Amino acid sequence: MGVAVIKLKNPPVNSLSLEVLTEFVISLEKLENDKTFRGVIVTSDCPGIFSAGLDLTEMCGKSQAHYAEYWRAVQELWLRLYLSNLVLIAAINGVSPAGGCLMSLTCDYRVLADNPKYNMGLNETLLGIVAPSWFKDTLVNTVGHRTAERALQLGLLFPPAEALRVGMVDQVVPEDQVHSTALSVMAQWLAVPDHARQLTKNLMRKPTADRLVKQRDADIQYFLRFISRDSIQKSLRVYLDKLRQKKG
Ligand SMILES: CC/C=C\C/C=C\CCC/C=C/CC(=O)SCCNC(=O)CCNC(=O)[C@H](O)C(C)(C)COP(=O)(O)OP(=O)(O)OC[C@H]1O[C@@H](n2cnc3c(N)ncnc32)[C@H](O)[C@@H]1OP(=O)(O)O
Repeated sequence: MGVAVIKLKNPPVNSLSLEVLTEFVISLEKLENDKTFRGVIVTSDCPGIFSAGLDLTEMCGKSQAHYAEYWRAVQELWLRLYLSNLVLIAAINGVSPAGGCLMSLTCDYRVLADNPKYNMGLNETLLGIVAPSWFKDTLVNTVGHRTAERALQLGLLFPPAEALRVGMVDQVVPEDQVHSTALSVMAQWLAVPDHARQLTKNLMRKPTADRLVKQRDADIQYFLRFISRDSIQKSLRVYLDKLRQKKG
C-alpha cells in the first residue's frame, strides 16, 4: 500500500544531531517525491528509546554559526514533518522527551508502547531552557491550551496511561503490537482520498506553520541570543554532566 518505515538509528539515545536532522529531511523529501509512497511510519531502532530529543552537544560550547545552522535544521525538519502530504504515523517504542516528543507530535497519529518507562513530553523547563513558540503551538494543537500550559511550565513527562488521557497519544498498545497497530491505523488513513485528506491537513496546520515561516530568521536570531547566554550554557552543561555521571 505504499508505506515506508523511517527507523531512527543514532545510538545510544537517538539524539537529533545535525546529521540526523539533515538525513531525516532528505529521506522525507525523497518519499514525498516518489508517488509510490503515501504513508510513513516513524519509529526507532534504539531499544527503549524513541528519541532523547535535540542533541544537547550541538547546543553547547559551539560557534554562533554552528548554532544558526543547527537551529535552521531543526526548523526545517519540523516544517517538513508538520506539513507533509504523506500520512505520518509515529510508532513510539521508547522514551521521548522534548524534541523526541515534538517529532511524534508532528505526525498524524501516535501509537505508544505500554511500558511505564516510556515517558513523553516537552520537559525543556527542567533543563533551564524554554520550548520555542512553535513547539508550544504543536503541543497546544494536540492536547489543548490548559493541558499544554501546565505540561510546559512543569516540564511534565507523561507515562503512557497519562499521555493517552491527555490526548498526547491516540493509542497505547502492548509493546509487541506497536508496529502492527501502526500498520492497521495507516490502512484506515489511506482509505481516504489523498487530495481531500491533504487539503484538510493543510487547512488545520498551515496557520501554525506559517507563523514560523514568516519569521524564520528572527526565530534563529532569538535562538542564538538565548542559547549563547552564559546562564543557559551553564544549565546545559550541568544537565549534560548529570546525564554522564548517572553511570559513574
Ligand atoms: C522562547 C524561547 C525561544 C527560543 C529558545 C531557544 C532554544 C531553547 C529550546 C531548545 C529545545 C530543546 C529541545 C530538546 O530536545 S533538549 C533535549 C532534551 N532531552 C532530554 O532531556 C533527554 C535527556 N536524556 C535522558 O533523559 C536519557 O539519556 C534517556 C532517558 C533518553 C536515556 O537514558 P539512558 O539511561 O538509556 O541513557 P543515558 O546514560 O542517560 O545516556 C547515554 C548517553 O547519551 C547522552 N545523551 C542523552 N541524551 C542526550 C541528548 N539529548 N543530547 C546529547 N546527548 C545525550 C548521555 O549524556 C550519555 O552520554 P555518555 O555518558 O555516554 O557520553
